[in-house]
Amino acid sequence: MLKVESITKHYGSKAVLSDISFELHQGDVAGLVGENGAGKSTLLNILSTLTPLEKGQISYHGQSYGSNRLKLRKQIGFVPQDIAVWEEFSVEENMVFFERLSWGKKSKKELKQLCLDMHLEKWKEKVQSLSGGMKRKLNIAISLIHDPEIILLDEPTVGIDLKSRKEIGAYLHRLAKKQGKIIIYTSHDMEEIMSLCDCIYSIGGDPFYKQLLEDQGKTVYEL
Ligand SMILES: Nc1ncnc2c1ncn2[C@@H]1O[C@H](COP(=O)(O)OP(=O)(O)OP(=O)(O)O)[C@@H](O)[C@H]1O
Repeated sequence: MLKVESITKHYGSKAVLSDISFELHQGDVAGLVGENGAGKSTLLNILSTLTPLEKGQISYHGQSYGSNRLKLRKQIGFVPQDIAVWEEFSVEENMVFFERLSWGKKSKKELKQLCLDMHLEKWKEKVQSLSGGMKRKLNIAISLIHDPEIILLDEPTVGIDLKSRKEIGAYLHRLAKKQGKIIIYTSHDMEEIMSLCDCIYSIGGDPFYKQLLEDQGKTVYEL
């Protein structure tokens, strides 16, 4: 279980997150929605351990982020909003490079399969010649190399075509349900959020998203 208790984050004197608490269990796919600047990326950055905790507690299976930060980091896969891949390298070289840096070990065949699971077939092509959507697929594949138990995705499918988006969504959903991963997903695409997520959290206090999703019969929890 991932337990978040009363976390708060300020940038200067401005509170971006105020007293946020929620719990997620193995197999949960959670959607995080809110307007631009609501604090979605800030929350994911904290959950990824990249941004230190200012106040409050986060624990995974009872182990606190405070004292187990490096150990827990190995259980986390993070797809940041900005694409972070080597443009000069091919898809294959990127996958091999990140596999060497990662904690999990995968054969080239498994790495290639991971790309195919993301519907990225251009194994030998240089990243600089790929489209934006293809780079995003590579970004997602890289985040999954070490078989993380918690997968955090910050608007991962921007620019990805609808068919691939649906298939990647279905793949992530299967990962959660069959392997007990915890997935937290941000998107401005409410159809994607509704079809992929079991539970939806609205952040930032603006009632727009909550109302919109509740009108579609979804339950939305406010953070
Ligand atoms: N490093 C930083 N220094 C100062 N302010 C920051 C920093 N990072 C984010 N902020 C501010 O914190 C607030 C929340 O930003 P964040 O990126 O978490 O929002 P978001 O919900 O992910 O937005 P978007 O939907 O546009 O991606 C914004 O007002 C932003 O300007």
